[in-house]
Amino acid sequence: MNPALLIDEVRLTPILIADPPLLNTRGVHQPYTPRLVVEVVTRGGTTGIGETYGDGKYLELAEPLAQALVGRSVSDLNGLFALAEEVCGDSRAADARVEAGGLRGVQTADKLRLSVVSGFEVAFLDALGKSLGLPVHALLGGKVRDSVEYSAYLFYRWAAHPEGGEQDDWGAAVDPAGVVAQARRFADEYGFSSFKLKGGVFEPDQEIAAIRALAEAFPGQPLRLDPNGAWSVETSLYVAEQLKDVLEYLEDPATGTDLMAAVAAGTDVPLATNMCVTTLAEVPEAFARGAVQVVLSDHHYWGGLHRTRELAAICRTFGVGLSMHSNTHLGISLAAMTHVAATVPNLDYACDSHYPWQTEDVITTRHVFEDGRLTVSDAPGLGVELDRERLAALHRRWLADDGTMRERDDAAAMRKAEPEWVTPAIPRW
Ligand SMILES: O=C([O-])C(=O)C[C@H](O)[C@@H](O)C(=O)[O-]
Ligand SMILES: [Mg+2]
Repeated sequence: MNPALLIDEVRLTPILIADPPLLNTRGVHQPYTPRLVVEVVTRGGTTGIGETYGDGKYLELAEPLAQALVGRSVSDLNGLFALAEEVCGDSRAADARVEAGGLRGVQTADKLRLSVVSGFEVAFLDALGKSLGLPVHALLGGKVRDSVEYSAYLFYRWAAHPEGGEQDDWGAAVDPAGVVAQARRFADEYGFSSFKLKGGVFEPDQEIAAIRALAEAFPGQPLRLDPNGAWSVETSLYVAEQLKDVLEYLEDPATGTDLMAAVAAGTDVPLATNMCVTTLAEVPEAFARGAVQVVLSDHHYWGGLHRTRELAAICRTFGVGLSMHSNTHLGISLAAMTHVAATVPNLDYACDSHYPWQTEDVITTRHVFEDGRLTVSDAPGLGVELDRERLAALHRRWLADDGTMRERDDAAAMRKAEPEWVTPAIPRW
């Protein structure tokens, strides 16, 4: 064992980052959203960084894990997962506490824990790569492409949050013309040539009109629509029929394997998911029933970069496509996403990323998309550096918060504009 790789210290820094008023079927994003930055310092003096969700339930699990890691090696990735099972509590006991649903599918205790461990796994890989002088993609077996393609992530949105927050200059997008204008700016400034619209916000016919307007403005370019499971089978089939000539895939039109299988049986439009299949336990039934044709990986809740590659192998085996999901994230995670995406031969689709919506970051040099792509870094580790002043400022914002922003709650944010709002029952349409 190389003593330089042993962990001397683990630092956890919860932060609040600005988030625009992006709409989804459950409500609207809050002005600030929590993230957790993980730093792992080795005896050799190297610091590895990672990033994951920052709500209280993740912090609760991250703290004991951080303490237990001192003296472990950053090369011991399998040990990290085993240790997390030991110190993050009894999974089955915790399962009773966790709710189902949300925008990212079921929420089991295992998935919560994997979401936490992913931030540590990335920090381990960053530290290991820096110590060995190797980029993270080399630690995953090596890149199979030099750049990774991303898709423009279009949202219906308001110009500003009702309760204030940081301002941006995107303006409102609440109709087809607004969506096309947003897409045009994504294409001009970032070079994206594939587009995903977050749906489930307006009546399905309005969202069909928005996709039609996009198809007219960007002929032949890949388009996706994702209502986060808000539709019935009937509505899903209606939308699929209306848009079958222009959709690359329809993402989670309905909720759960039964309904997704029923939709898949009635249309040739491929169905993608980051809600129906988000754990290994959900794979066998969904694949056997043909409920999904594309799975969206996400190294956060699938449990890190190595496990993302395991998911890719499973998809490859069953002839199911692979794409990548994104939740509000910063440049550390985007670096990790790009490294792992670069190593997966069957990542057949442009990856999602919220990054253009995030005006704040904790890295010294922001990622720059060119022609909708990010170049894969060959620098040691992730290839990004922590900006400690920014990190400290965003942590001060977290400390100053009275607790309202520390837990993501899109329905609570919506109530600032519509006091009677409750999370809509599914199916909404
Ligand atoms: O289904 C998806 O693609 C997501 O869950 C991505 C994000 O969480 C998105 O829906 C959001 O942030 O509103
Ligand atoms: Mg989705």
